[in-house]
This record gives sequence, C-alpha cells and structure tokens, in this order.
Amino acid sequence: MTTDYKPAIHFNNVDYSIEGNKILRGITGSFPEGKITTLVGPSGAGKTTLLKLCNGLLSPDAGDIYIKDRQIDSFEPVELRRKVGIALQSAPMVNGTVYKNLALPMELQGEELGKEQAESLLHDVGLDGKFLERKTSDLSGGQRQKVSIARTLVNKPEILLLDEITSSLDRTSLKEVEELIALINRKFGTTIIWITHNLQQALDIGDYSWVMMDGEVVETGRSDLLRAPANDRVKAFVQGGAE
Ligand SMILES: Nc1ncnc2c1ncn2[C@@H]1O[C@H](COP(=O)(O)OP(=O)(O)OP(=O)(O)O)[C@@H](O)[C@H]1O
Repeated sequence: MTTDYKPAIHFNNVDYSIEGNKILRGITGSFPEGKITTLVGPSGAGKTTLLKLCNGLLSPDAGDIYIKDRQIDSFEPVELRRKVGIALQSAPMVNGTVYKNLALPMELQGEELGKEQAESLLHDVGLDGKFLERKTSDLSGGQRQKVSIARTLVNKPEILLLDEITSSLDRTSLKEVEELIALINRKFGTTIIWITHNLQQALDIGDYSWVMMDGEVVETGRSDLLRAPANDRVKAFVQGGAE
C-alpha cells in the first residue's frame, strides 16, 4: 500500500501467539513515515497486540519487524522507548503533580527535566504552564490525556503509538486531542499509528488505515477505503458502524 512513502515501521510475515493461540497471523505491511495510520477492526482483532509489537513491549514468534531499516531487536530498550512513544486510553499517571509525571521519563534515564522545558511541553499540547503544579487527580479527562501526550513528547519520539486515546472523552475534548495529534504530526513530522473504534475519526484524521480482523490485516490503503471497502467482511464491519 505504501510504495510512495518510506516505511517508519515494517512488518514482514509476523506471527504472535499466547499460550498456543495465534493472536496475529502473517502480518506484512508498512506504516509510512510522517503519516497518520489508523488501526481499525472489531474488538479482539489484535490491534493492541500489534501496537505492542511496534515498541518492543511484545516480541514476535516468527517474522521480522523493522524500525526504519533496522531490526527492532537490535535496539537497546531505552533507545527504542525514546524513538517510539505510546499513549493509552487510561493515560496512567503516578500520584502527584503534572510536573512529576512529565519528569518521569527523564528521571528513569537518570536525567532531570527543567521547568522551562516542562512548560514548553505543556505549551506544545495547548496547556498553560500553571498546570505544572496541578495534581493529576484534579485534571479533567481531556487535560489528563493532553498531559499523557506531553509526557510522550519528552523523548521527542519519531513514532507515536496511540491506543484509543479519545474513547472516554467528551466531544469537545475529543476534537481538541484530534487537533493536537494532527499538529504534532505536522510540526514534528511524527509518524502516528492510532487505534480507534471511531470510523469517522479514522476518516477525519488518518492518511492511511489498516483494517484488522481475527488476527489478520484484511485491508489497507488510504483512509478513504473505509467509505467503500473492497473486502465483504470489511464492508459489513463498516456498515455496522464501530461496535
Ligand atoms: N494477555 C493475554 N492473554 C490471553 N489472551 C490475550 C491476552 N492479550 C490479548 N489476548 C487475546 O488476543 C486477542 C487480541 O487482543 P487485542 O487486545 O490485541 O485486540 P484488540 O483488537 O486490540 O481489541 P479491543 O479493540 O477490544 O481492544 C483477543 O482475543 C484477546 O482476548
């Protein structure tokens, strides 16, 4: 699907099993550099599993994964974590202030996050510097997700993995987070791989889409494919809306 762009991540015939059950089968394809690709498909299709393979949280049983031209298992874990960031629906936080949470990734690497740098990260996600001293327990869902995204930006990742980051947000916050991700993509050229159950969102913000079913990638291409899928199962899924 992506011959017109360089791949940021490439899967070559990847399988992944849990306790003998094949969760992913023969995954082959590329996520284009600097583009937004959405992963859509029914619950249990294997989307989160595929995302976790992209940053080394899981390793394949068979096949190869490349980040740019390098095999994923040739990266040191810290190097991989810097290159490939991840944000989750639950936006997990440690107790304490926003600053404490933003500083965490650098602390884990034995470094310190300066106040100005922390303010600049908040600025990047559209939050005022005064949020640094706020307790994370006092944040709204949308603010929490923005802080979670700011925390991933600390390492200036080339690739950002997003797992259902807007599914618990109200409409206004959802739109703000969509715009924020589009801005990060444009401003920093960050490659985005975004799991969403919201097909309208995939059409609105995605350049490309992978449709997954039963552990396989059944259709890929420009996001427009979701308007008129070639595959009958994808057609039924799209017509049924996001389950
Ligand atoms: N730790 C685990 N142990 C056993 N089975 C698992 C585990 N993690 C995932 N699975 C199974 O693997 C399959 C794929 O799960 P995965 O979470 O990747 O799907 P998904 O497409 O992300 O689903 P959803 O949209 O509901 O998040 C499911 O059948 C799930 O039950």
